[in-house]
Amino acid sequence: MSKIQEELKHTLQLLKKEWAADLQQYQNKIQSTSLADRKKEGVCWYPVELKKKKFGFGERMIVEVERMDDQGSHGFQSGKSVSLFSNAREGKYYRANGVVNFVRKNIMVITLSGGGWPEWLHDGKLGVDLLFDEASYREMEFALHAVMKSSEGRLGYLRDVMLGDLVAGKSSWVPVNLPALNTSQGQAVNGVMEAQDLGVIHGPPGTGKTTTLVAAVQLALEYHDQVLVCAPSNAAVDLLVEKLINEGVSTLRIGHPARVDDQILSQTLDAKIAQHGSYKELKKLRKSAEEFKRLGKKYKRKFGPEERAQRKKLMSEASRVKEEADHLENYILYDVFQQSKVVATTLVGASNTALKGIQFPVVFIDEAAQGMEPATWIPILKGERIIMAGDHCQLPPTIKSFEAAKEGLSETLFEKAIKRQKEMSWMLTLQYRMPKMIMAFSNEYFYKGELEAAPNTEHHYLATEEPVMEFIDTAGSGFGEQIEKDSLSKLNMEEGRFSLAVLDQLIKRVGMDGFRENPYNVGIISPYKAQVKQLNEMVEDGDFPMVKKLDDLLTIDTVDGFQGQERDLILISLVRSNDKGEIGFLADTRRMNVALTRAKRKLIVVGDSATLGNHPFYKAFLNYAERNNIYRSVYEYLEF
Ligand SMILES: Nc1ncnc2c1ncn2[C@@H]1O[C@H](COP(=O)(O)OP(=O)(O)OP(=O)(O)O)[C@@H](O)[C@H]1O
Repeated sequence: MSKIQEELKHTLQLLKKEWAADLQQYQNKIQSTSLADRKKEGVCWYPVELKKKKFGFGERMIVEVERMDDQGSHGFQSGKSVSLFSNAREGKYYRANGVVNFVRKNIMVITLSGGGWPEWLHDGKLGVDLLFDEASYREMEFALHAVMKSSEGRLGYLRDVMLGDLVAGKSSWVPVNLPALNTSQGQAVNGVMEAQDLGVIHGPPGTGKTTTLVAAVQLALEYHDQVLVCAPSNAAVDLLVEKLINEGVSTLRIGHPARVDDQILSQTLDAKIAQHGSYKELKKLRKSAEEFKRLGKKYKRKFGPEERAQRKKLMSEASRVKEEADHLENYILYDVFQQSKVVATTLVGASNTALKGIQFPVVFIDEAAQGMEPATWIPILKGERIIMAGDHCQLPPTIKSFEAAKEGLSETLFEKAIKRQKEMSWMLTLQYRMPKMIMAFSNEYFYKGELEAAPNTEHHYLATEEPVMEFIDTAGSGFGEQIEKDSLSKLNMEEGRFSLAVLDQLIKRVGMDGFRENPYNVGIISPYKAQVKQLNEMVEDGDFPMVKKLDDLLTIDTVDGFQGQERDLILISLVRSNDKGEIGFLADTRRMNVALTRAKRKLIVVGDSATLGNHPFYKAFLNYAERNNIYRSVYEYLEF
């Protein structure tokens, strides 16, 4: 067996380990199938009350339910697969599957699958179960097998370029001048355009990876009718789609509408089908097919040969009209695809049936350093030429099996490709987001000082007298971390309250008008989900009136939720504060690199130096804060 085949076989084994570990974690939670236990494990809401039901885009059925009793934490999140059930039938459940649109406090909005409203929706007591998402693993496994099997042809060649020592090809591309881009961005775009097989753009935070990738997409579209654009997460795909649309590129977003950001919904396949000129006709045909079927099935007291013949006629008319509707739907689909220059989806979403049989001359993958190798192969199956962008010093893929990660699954195809095809990778070095003070720590620690701040960042501040960066040390304050009972996530109530008070004061100092006029948007980042939840609830409760007034400009989320994004003002609440110096997954420095590099005008980091200081990364950060006179102690804020 060749070295490449051995490597892929190993990756497949690791994927299976990861699959098993993920399933095991899920089963541990639902092991005892009793409702009470499932509720305790946070994988079931019961009972819930049906608050609303309506049709969304593409006639999708949307329900809003409210959890009636339990206030405990849970694993329901936007995009997860769920099953809505009713106990209306003695001893058994009626069920309908769906996908969560969003969850807020005790409210969950779900898009149901299937062709009609469940008949039992208003009967019995309703509940919602969290389901295990097996389909993604199946697609990854399928992709790996396809890559292993491919002997000749494009896929086999790309595999040998990415994993082997086949030299990646170059075309006779004549470099073009791209005035909107800087020199390193321009070189990267020309470089990946010259690449015949593989091109990689490596960009530290704020260097315009996404901006550069969008420019490359636009240039590629001058030579090709359509390209595929992907990213590992729905949020990253939505960000790309937004940028492409801003540049006037017609983009089709493939993916379940429940997993797509509201602002991007109009770009989804569902929405584009609904907006199509022939859609009304399609609806008419479907209705009429249903009507023929209904009449055909109608109960008749007398059922002789005449009725039988009439039923046959009605049923055959129903299938004729249905066939006509199917043809029309295929035409609409074809037309929607024809009119889109870019098709955008997540890595796993590239296996969507709507893309079956379609090959793309170029496949672009953004945030590629966050994609697990088996998932990254899925869109590559569909491509002639692959262009990736990412930063392996930012968020890695989420891997649940510690063993699989250690044995190699944490190494991405992006990293492998950079190492094995150095010639085909370009690094961006000029960043536009952060003033030097915010940039410098990350630059020293992760990028060997190769990153520079563009001149525009000199003017990045909230107000001239407002320092652009502060570390507020809570050591000695007694703000202790707690553990959320059900989820085992960490939170720190006092640190949360203190952080919001710091923001409240800051908004007062700079002035609400200052924030509104510009406008300056604000992000609060915490590595812990339980802290994010607490912070959201504290803001909603209204104890921090200035922060609450800025609600529309405020996002509170985990680090993962902020990857690829930026805000004018960022506050990071680090949470960990204990006597043992335990910092848990704060030790994942790549995650911290993302958090520390989101701010454009001001960054405030709140944490306990006594807990964090033993870890080399935080030790270096504390030194940096002291050296640059941005270190503050919580005691300076005692008036809060
Ligand atoms: N050539 C340029 N001239 C001016 N501004 C630019 C240029 N390139 C990018 N920017 C700006 O820099 C900021 C960061 O760009 P972008 O989000 O594309 O960076 P990124 O490398 O993808 O960031 P991250 O690593 O955080 O995902 C944006 O505000 C963007 O508009």
